[in-house]
Amino acid sequence: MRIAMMGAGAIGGYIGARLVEAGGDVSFVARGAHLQAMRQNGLRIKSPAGDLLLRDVSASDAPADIGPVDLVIFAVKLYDCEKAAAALGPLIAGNTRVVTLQNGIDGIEILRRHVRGDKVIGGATYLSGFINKPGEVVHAGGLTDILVGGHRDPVIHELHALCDRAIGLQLKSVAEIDSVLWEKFVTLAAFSGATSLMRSGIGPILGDPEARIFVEQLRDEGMAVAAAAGHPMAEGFEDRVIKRWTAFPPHVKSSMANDLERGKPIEVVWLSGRMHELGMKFGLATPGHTAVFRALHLHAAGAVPWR
Ligand SMILES: NC(=O)C1=CN([C@@H]2O[C@H](COP(=O)(O)OP(=O)(O)OC[C@H]3O[C@@H](n4cnc5c(N)ncnc54)[C@H](OP(=O)(O)O)[C@@H]3O)[C@@H](O)[C@H]2O)C=CC1
Ligand SMILES: CC(C)(CO)C(=O)C(=O)O
Repeated sequence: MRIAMMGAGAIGGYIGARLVEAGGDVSFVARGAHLQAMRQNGLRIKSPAGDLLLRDVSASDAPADIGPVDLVIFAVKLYDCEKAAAALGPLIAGNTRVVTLQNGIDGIEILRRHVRGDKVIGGATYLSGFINKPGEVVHAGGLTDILVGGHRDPVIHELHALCDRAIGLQLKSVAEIDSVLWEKFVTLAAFSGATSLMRSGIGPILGDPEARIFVEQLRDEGMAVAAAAGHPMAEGFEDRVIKRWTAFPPHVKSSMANDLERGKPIEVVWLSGRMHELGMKFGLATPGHTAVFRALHLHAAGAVPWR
């Protein structure tokens, strides 16, 4: 099976590297300094599950250099989604599947504007990481779950077999992905809103009585929005979220907080911003998410200088 990772960052770089390590035929679509470093020195992974250096990486910024594949794993930030989706053409053949592991609830719809609908499969991952410097991806540790739709799809079946041979990739395919995506959306919007606004890992937030009230408020607002949208959280969700958050090492913060720290654009419009927008639509007050959205909106396109 030929696989292309669209985006070789925290998620695409990490998962792709683990798949190569397991014997997979993986090419990376990357760009800029990260691509240059990958070509010169390889792709380096730092991970509590074991470091890895892939010296000879198949990587290009032109999907046509890679050509048609069986599977595209789509892992670019939501602000890059439309452009990256529009560039997928050369990777797509008759039976190609495109699995998006993006956060939020918008990725599938954006992809379907560019790729035939039945080829697009939703997914979510609780892996955590960031690009530390060009050519180097850090996996922060904690959860390793990757949940994807396409339960009976032969391409997903093959991906499953490859992940089973790989280190630290717990892939599970489900018949119904929407509830998985909404659960991740509610979980992550609270985690990203709190860790970004408070500039802290999740451990200290849960340990501080006032900070904890705020992250739980974000979670509860998300639950109300999801229920109004027709995607109520399943029984036991509140406890499951706390378990997930405490499964990360305490210093771990969201990908949005990592981007904020590095002065990069952030996904706030699709996370707390989307909660705020849906709250308005359904007549639900979301004071926590609205505050996160409005406060961080200033930095949505990248850092604003202090002076
Ligand atoms: N990081 C995490 O812990 C998690 C992230 N996610 C989600 O996964 C998605 C991907 O996030 P993440 O892996 O962190 O993102 P990263 O920013 O780490 O990596 C994305 C990479 O894709 C590159 N890229 C964007 N557009 C293109 C393009 N058209 N051609 C080639 N390369 C391109 C970016 O380049 P450049 O560097 O130049 O911008 C970047 O190197 C997001 O939706 C995120 O919310 C989900 C779970 C956890
Ligand atoms: C929190 C995490 C790592 C998984 O829940 C995530 O999705 C993110 O940081 O974007």
